[in-house]
Amino acid sequence: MKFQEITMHKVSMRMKNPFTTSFGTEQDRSFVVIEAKDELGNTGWGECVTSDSPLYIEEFTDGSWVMLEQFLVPLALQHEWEHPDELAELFAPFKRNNLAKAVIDAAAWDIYAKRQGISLSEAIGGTKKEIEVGVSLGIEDDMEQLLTKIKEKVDEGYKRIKVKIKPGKDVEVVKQIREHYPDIPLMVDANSAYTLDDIDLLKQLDPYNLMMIEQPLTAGDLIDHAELQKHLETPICLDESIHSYDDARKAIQLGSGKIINMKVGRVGGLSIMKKIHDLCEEAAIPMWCGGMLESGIGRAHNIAVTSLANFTLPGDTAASSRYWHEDIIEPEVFVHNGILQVPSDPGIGYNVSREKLERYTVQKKTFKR
Ligand SMILES: O=C(O)CCC(=O)C1=CC=C[C@@H](O)[C@@H]1C(=O)O
Ligand SMILES: [Mg+2]
Repeated sequence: MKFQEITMHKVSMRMKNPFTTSFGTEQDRSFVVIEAKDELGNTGWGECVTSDSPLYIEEFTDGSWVMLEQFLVPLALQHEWEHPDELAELFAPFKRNNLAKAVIDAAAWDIYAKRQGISLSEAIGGTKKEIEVGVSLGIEDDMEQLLTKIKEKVDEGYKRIKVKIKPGKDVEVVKQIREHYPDIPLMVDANSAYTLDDIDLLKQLDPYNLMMIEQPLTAGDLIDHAELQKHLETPICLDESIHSYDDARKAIQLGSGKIINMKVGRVGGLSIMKKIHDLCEEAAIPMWCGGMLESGIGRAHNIAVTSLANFTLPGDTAASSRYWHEDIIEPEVFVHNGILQVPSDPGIGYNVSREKLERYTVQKKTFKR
């Protein structure tokens, strides 16, 4: 198998609403879409899940464009491969840049599945035909506004509600949500906004029966997370801390958390995701698939990922309409009562709308073998 041609599209889309976390607010999203063709004319798609600024992670859209343009795409075009796992090995000498590596891996897996006439879910070993979906809500200035959004999402049937927290917008916010919704599956995500000095504060979340607290401390800090977990009843879920199989292995060994939020981009692709999945399954660490405010292309990959057996908790893969006035795939991703059907068509199982992709593309470059 080989890539015959790879086109990089820099796509720029505006979300319906701004999304605020402890590290900032985002509404306009630019990201790189990879369109790869094999020697038989099959097309594989991937979405590089960067943001415009390196706030969640060190990678950012223009940086990843350069990484792809100068290193990863030319290298991928030089090689032949039997299985997409080989791309992770090919890219391994380059340090980090996982989001950029993962987008080529994503397109390779899509092609690999299409060549066999099977869905991406089946190709990566997924077994579920439908998946449960949760929704992630940003920080709001106004509590009433947050409660209104929660009501809307609960009424739509989403299977869990995640709210972002930061210092000053934490215990009181959770308390008020619980006053209105004592029983909904609820979790919080701090995006690294706290330190071990906040143990007493974070302990105040324990009475509220949260499913988990996501990434309370700094990304690299597995040791401090392990210390914090000893003091908390609420399970810690790791997001920004997990960039590799070894990170997951060490986190499990140290007891840095009890749950892992898998973002395929963050770990460098589906091949590495699968290894971490199997490790977590063996260690009885439940997982769920995190979102990166993706367009439908990245969302389609996340749906396939969530179909793996150890993704036992609802993920962030909400409907296209939660983010976009119009998505770039057809059909868009629909969620009914918090449930999403895993597509059975070959590859990612959604069509990329050429017309819409062109409309949102601001830069484009094609490489041939
Ligand atoms: O709905 C989604 O796609 C998930 C949104 C979300 O929570 C996140 C998106 C991007 C970066 C982070 O803020 C983040 C997260 O930490 O999980
Ligand atoms: Mg997170």
